[in-house]
Amino acid sequence: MSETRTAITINGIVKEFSAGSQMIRVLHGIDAEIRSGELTYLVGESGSGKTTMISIIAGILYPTDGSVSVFGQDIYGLSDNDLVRFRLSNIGFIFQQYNLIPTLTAAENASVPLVAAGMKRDEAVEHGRAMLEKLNIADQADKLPRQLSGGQQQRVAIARALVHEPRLVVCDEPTAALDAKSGRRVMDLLREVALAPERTVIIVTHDNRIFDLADRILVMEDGRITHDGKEMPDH
Ligand SMILES: Nc1ncnc2c1ncn2[C@@H]1O[C@H](COP(=O)(O)OP(=O)(O)OP(=O)(O)O)[C@@H](O)[C@H]1O
Repeated sequence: MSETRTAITINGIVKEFSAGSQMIRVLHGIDAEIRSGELTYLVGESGSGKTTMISIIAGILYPTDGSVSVFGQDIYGLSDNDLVRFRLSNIGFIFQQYNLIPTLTAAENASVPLVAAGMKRDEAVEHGRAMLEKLNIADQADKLPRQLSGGQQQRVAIARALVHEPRLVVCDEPTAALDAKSGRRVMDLLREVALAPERTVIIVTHDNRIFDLADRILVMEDGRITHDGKEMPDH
């Protein structure tokens, strides 16, 4: 086990959404610390608040109350522009939907974060290609998303999330569309990234085929964390 240290501190996070004239409270004052160098899972039933929680951790959804510190930076204390810059250089996302750009090839899609950060296009695409190779789909590099299967598109999305070597990688159901073998391969790669001492990986998943790979499992129920341990709770 590599060295771990606190990477993210979550304090009193409350999230409410408006539904007509009512406010619905989806997160009820969550406190947690997430460490780098280990793979943290966030699991729980549909509607328990997992996607809302990781969106707040990743700086893409403002909380109603509370604070999130990522690598010592109070992210919701930043101006909008600074928060975008912080996300671009520190955070990689893997969403349930792949959100690939339909007119770009797989290698070009994988290189988007590097181009956004100012790297020359050709160089960025070469890095994108190398990441696709690690995910075993180098042979698909010049295809458009619509020419790829769902599982292949997911691997392109994963390559895009990892290509700029972000310190925080946030994944929402990364293996849902993959067969068992591809799912393992993706998880092995994420685990390799997570176990670098300075990296942090948080995965939202229902996939019990991969529970054994977690270093830490946080269980959410109705907008609260109800379990925090190495294993899933006994039923
Ligand atoms: N933009 C929104 N407006 C209103 N309610 C929302 C919004 N986003 C989420 N919710 C509600 O918040 C609750 C938690 O949703 P969330 O997507 O975080 O759950 P989840 O645990 O990720 O579920 P799943 O596993 O199905 O993705 C749900 O009741 C959902 O309907």
